[in-house]
Amino acid sequence: MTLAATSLLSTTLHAVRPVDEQVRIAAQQRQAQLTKPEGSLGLLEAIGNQLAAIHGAVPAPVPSHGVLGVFAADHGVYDQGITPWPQEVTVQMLVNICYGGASVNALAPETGTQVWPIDVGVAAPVPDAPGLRRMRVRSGSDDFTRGPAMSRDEARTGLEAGISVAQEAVAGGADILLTGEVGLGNTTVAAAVIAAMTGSDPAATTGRGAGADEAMLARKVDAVHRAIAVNRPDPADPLGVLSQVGGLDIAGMAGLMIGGAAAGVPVVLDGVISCAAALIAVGLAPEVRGYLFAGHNGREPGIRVALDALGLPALVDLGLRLGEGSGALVALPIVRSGARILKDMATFAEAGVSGKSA
Ligand SMILES: Cc1cc2ncn([C@H]3O[C@H](COP(=O)(O)O)[C@@H](O)[C@H]3O)c2cc1C
Ligand SMILES: O=C(O)c1cccnc1
Repeated sequence: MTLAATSLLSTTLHAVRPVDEQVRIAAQQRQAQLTKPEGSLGLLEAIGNQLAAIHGAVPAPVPSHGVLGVFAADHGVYDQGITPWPQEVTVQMLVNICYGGASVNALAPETGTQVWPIDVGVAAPVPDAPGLRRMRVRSGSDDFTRGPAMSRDEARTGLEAGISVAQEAVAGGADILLTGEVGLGNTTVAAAVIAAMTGSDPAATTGRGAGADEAMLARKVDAVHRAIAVNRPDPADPLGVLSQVGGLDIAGMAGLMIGGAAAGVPVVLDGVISCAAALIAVGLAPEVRGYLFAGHNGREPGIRVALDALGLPALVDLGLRLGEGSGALVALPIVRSGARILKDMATFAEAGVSGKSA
């Protein structure tokens, strides 16, 4: 990989420390002393142990200041007829989020999470709106069925936009970050990134997104095949994959993950577009994986393919197929529950509860 030695991306990638495996073992040992049969709280125990390994101490504090970064971008592959919605919905939904009318605005108060809407690569002008962050790298990407979606430099700048958002959030007190996006056509882009990074068949990574019918699904799969045939992405070069068959929403989310990990802060993933971004982030710095929680498994088949490759269990499965960060937001209380178990339960000795007799 050729990155300027002093770029924000390269310094942040180098700053990511592996989570502390000794602390994870100490957390496991504490779980065994708490007043429950060992392992009886399943994934909640693993979550608490993971948070402790991230934090570097047992127990970890309960994450209570969340920031959801919603990265908005448009995609040149839109022209291939791969979504039933007009492209202007990207701007309209971004503005809707700014004014508080989207799914994420309805869900965020449940955990007191802040929603940060970010234009990282929308095609059309975006009117002024409350809370909008303007970080546009370029106005939409190129059609990746004809050549690369963007240059490597633009992909790096998109990653750095996400890193900056993570840094600003953490400096403002965020102790957990969540990923989200809007961008019409981005389930096709995610399918291409997941196919490129995992070597999977595009038919296994491509889904119906925001409502494709059978014929449109076939066009999506065909577009992903052509993207890979034309660009020949190399999974050993994640920045190359991102620039060839990715998008700026994915770049921003991958940057948020890298920036969060470098700051020692956990990151909760949303749906298929977040999962594609996670493959890029972990491809660039494998240690990032230890900071990630897979919020949910939803309807898009690429989620399962990506999470299997990452080795991350999904926390919930509610049959969601929306994105924006909706799945990350509904998973956050579960992450917090895992932290509370390790922090707040009494041990057998403290509570005077007898241990196992056989
Ligand atoms: C009204 C509306 C709100 C959305 N919020 C998120 N998405 C989701 O659907 C889009 C991706 O699906 P596809 O690849 O099929 O275009 C993205 O904007 C994603 O965030 C929405 C889509 C629509 C139509
Ligand atoms: O899984 C997702 O995140 C998703 C599904 C459909 C449309 N947009 C996003």
